[in-house]
Parts: sequence; C-alpha cells; structure tokens
Amino acid sequence: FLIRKTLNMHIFFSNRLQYLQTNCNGQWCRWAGDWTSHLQTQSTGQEEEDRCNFLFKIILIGDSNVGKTCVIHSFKSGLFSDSQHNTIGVDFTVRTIDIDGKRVKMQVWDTAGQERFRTITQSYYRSAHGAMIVYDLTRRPTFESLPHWIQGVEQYGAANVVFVLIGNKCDLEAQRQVLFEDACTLAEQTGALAALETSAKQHHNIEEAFELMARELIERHGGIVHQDSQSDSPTVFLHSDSHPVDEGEHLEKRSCDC
Ligand SMILES: Nc1nc2c(ncn2[C@@H]2O[C@H](COP(=O)(O)OP(=O)(O)OP(=O)(O)O)[C@@H](O)[C@H]2O)c(=O)[nH]1
Repeated sequence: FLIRKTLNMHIFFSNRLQYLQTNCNGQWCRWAGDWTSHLQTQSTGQEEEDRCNFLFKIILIGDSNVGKTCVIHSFKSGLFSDSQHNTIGVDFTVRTIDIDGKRVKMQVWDTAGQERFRTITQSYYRSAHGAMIVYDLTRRPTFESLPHWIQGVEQYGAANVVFVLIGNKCDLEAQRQVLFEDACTLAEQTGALAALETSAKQHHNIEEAFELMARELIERHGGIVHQDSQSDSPTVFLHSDSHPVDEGEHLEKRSCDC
C-alpha cells in the first residue's frame, strides 16, 4: 500500500487508501479531494443541545501520559492545560457535532492509562462503538504497547468496534521517536480504520479524528435515518447503553435523552 508522507500530512486511511491532508494548524483538510472539513461547532442552548440524530460512544485508551485527557479537552473546549492529573478510573464528556446536517452526539470516555485501573477500564470497552488508541510519538514504548491495547479491544470490546491509532504530541517534532510510516503499517496490519497524528496542545487534527470516527460509524450503521413522527427532522438513535451492532442492525429510535 501507498504511504505518501508530506510534512503536513498526518492521517492515513488504512482501508481506503485515501488521505486526509491538513495543514499544521488544521485550517483545511481534504479527503480524496471530495470534501472539505470545518466542523461546525454546535450548541445554541439546552433545547438544541438535547436534539440529535446519532449517539456514539467513543473510548480513549493507551498508556499513561500519552495525552488522552488533553485530546478530549481539546475536542470538548479547544483548550489545553500543561498540568493534567492522571485519570482515576474513567470519566466522560459529551459534545455534539454536525455531520452533513445531522447532529451526532459523541459521548467520549476517558480511561486511566495506569495498569492498576485496567480491570475497571476494560469493563467499559464492551459498550463502545469506537476506540481511539493513543500513543505518545515522543515515547517509543507507548507505541510498542499498541498491540497490547488492540488485543484488549478485540478481547473485551464488541466484535465490530471501529478503532483508530492516534499518535499524539506531534507538536514535539524534534523529540519524535515514532515514524508516521510505522503507525501506518501497524494500522494496516491490525485493521485499524486509520492512523492519525494529533496535537492536543495545538488542537491539530483533533476535530478531524472525531469527525472521521463519526462518519465511519454513521456509514457502518447504514446511515439509516428514520423519520421522527414528532418532528420534521429525521432522528435515529443508538441507545446510550447500546452495544455496537452489525451493520443496519438494532438501530433504535427514541426520544433524545442521551
Ligand atoms: N506537548 C504536548 N504535550 C501534551 C499533549 N497532550 C498532552 N500533553 C501533556 O502530556 C501529559 C499527559 O497528558 P494527559 O492528558 O494527562 O495524559 P493521559 O493519557 O490522559 O494520562 P492518564 O490519565 O494517566 O492515562 C500532560 O503533561 C500534558 O500536558 C500534546 O499534544 N503536546
């Protein structure tokens, strides 16, 4: 397979041989030339916030201090803080994004990377629709433990969970210990949807990572949109306590209390 590496290219799609290109500030991106991504930021009040077309649970896993919490904060608020406490157990945050006019609620679960929380965190894998497996590209050992994390997803997660590999801290280029090509190779070998490099600090590729996941999940769930009898807008849900399902299976419609 092709790996085209440019300075600004940090995302590789292992299955589709398509490339999302983005400049270093994440100002633009192009996916096989057919869409331009600028996630619209949402939430214009509680009522608006409560209405959504899809709900997906995404779990972030990976070694301690790779930047999972910072990635999530960056996604939620665009902010970065140098001083982060280690996550204890699990935590979650929610943000609704707009994908082609559909409101997609992303329930994002942050997990502790420390070994002592492993039993607790693994119990959350099962209900995740997508997993972001994060390593720190300035620390090679965090990349080398990815197969172990992937194995955990395969063992404890649902059969069809979508996962991506995320090399965080790409703002620290001078300290890089993992080549992007190595991540691409691993992504292809393990069936990951994509390999991406992000910087939570510079908010680089953060939106793109979550949008990529959302688009894939919508596609895998058939992109089926049922008409909600209560409103003009089409609404479809995965239960907030749902498990990932085979394509087109068990999509549930309900009022939005996600
Ligand atoms: N330079 C740089 N530092 C980062 C980035 N993301 C996170 N960090 C720093 O890396 C350290 C660890 O970040 P966390 O988000 O707490 O890491 P974590 O993976 O959630 O750690 P656990 O909660 O122990 O699993 C913190 O000091 C952050 O400031 C980044 O993109 N660039």
